[in-house]
Amino acid sequence: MRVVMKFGGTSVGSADAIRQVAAIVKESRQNHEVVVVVSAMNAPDLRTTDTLIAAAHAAAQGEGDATAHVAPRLLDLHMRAAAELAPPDACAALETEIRTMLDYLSDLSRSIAVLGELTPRALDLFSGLGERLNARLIAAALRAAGVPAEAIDATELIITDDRYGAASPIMDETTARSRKRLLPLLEAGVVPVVTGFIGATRTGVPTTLGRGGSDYSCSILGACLDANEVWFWKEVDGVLTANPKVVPEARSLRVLSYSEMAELAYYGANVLHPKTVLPLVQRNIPIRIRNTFNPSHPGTLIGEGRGDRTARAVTAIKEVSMITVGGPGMLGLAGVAARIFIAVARAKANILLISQASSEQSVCFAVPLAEAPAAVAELRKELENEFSAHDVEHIDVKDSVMIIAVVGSGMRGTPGIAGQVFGAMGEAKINVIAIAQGSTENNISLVVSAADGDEAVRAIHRSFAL
Ligand SMILES: Nc1ncnc2c1ncn2[C@@H]1O[C@H](COP(=O)(O)OP(=O)(O)O)[C@@H](O)[C@H]1O
Ligand SMILES: N[C@@H](CC(=O)OP(=O)(O)O)C(=O)O
Repeated sequence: MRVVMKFGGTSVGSADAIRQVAAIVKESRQNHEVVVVVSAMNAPDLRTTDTLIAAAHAAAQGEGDATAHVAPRLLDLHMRAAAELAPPDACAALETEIRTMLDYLSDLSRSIAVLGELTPRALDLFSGLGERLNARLIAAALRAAGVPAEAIDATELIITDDRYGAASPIMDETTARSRKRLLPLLEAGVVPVVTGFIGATRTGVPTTLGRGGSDYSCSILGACLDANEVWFWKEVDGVLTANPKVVPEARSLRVLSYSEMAELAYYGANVLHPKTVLPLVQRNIPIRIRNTFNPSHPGTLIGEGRGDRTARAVTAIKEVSMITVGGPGMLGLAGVAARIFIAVARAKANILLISQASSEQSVCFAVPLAEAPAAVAELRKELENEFSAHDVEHIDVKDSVMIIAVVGSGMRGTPGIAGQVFGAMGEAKINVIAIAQGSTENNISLVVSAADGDEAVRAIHRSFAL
């Protein structure tokens, strides 16, 4: 069986963790063809991607060489791990490669400081470096563990559009490139260790797929290589009924349907990047989510099918703003909803949830907190005439709210779910600001104040005995 497997930043955050990764790959390889996708190292005291992004912004603020403090720490992080995992000659070769890449970053940092401007294109060069460093380290660790392995930058494989920071793959070209480059390696018994998170445009300019995008890289490659299964190795025992950091008693779900996973990911269960499911569902490739640090646990299997319980899991999106547009003249004002949403789209704000009162006197919707100011500015411009005519009287913004979603495909057609959610909120004395049900009826989502968010998740988890 061919398996494309991804190890996230925490799963490769230290020499011990990487030793564990090498053991998993070595064992998997006995029965399967394996392609490995890796994220940047996420050590407890050094989160590589965050650090690189902060350095890029510091450069734009005019700090001559913003990598001066960062580069030695990154070199040290990777070389300390390497020293524990690989022989001295391999470490020396790795150090030369890492130094070259960090020198390039330092040159780039100086150029950004001179220009005083950080373009999304330059930011992608910075933010994607951690994966490049780490793929080389992991490949060296695998070789030292007796597994033939080769580090490969996904800029060679994943061809994307030029939406820097949130690029999308061009699947036919990516398929051709990745098959041409990776299949001969698999045939030769070599494990390709591919950088997650990054790709490149047709003309070879590096891009990134969005924060947390290594999951997506893995599913893109899984689809392109016709993998039999795609595995995601995490620090948790699969997908749990809630974020264990909020609900410590959350339990692991043995199976989930693609649509349940897609909804959970969309509604903030950051166990998987929201775009991950799509390339795989189209080809019906099963997904497993497993624990790097507890590999004997079966984890979660995601595939076709319908859940048999009503609600499966509860999740939350933080840092959300709720925008309400209202006024007496909105009743029957033709096309106003369309104009509202087109204005929000112009502001490039992503609408997470919509709720409209049946009286049509107001429309409210939720967008990410950071995107709210631009959305409101566009709305004010769009509705200028309606404001003058007093058809629209207010655009209210409520910051510091959270969206809570209850997800489960068995909820479809099951009466009383919304009542149970409201009951749980009432019992916990939590005020519900808005409620919406997805058209798939796979979820019910509600908006509560951020201060109540974690308690709302716990109350729903208790109420549905998840
Ligand atoms: N419903 C959920 N099930 C499992 N993990 C969840 C859920 N919601 C949020 N999480 C969080 O997602 C994280 C996923 O694991 P992690 O190893 O950090 O992923 P990666 O490093 O690949 O991004 C966990 O730390 C966990 O706290
Ligand atoms: N390193 C990138 C990509 C990624 O997916 O990382 P992780 O697998 O650790 O979430 C980020 O932090 O966004």
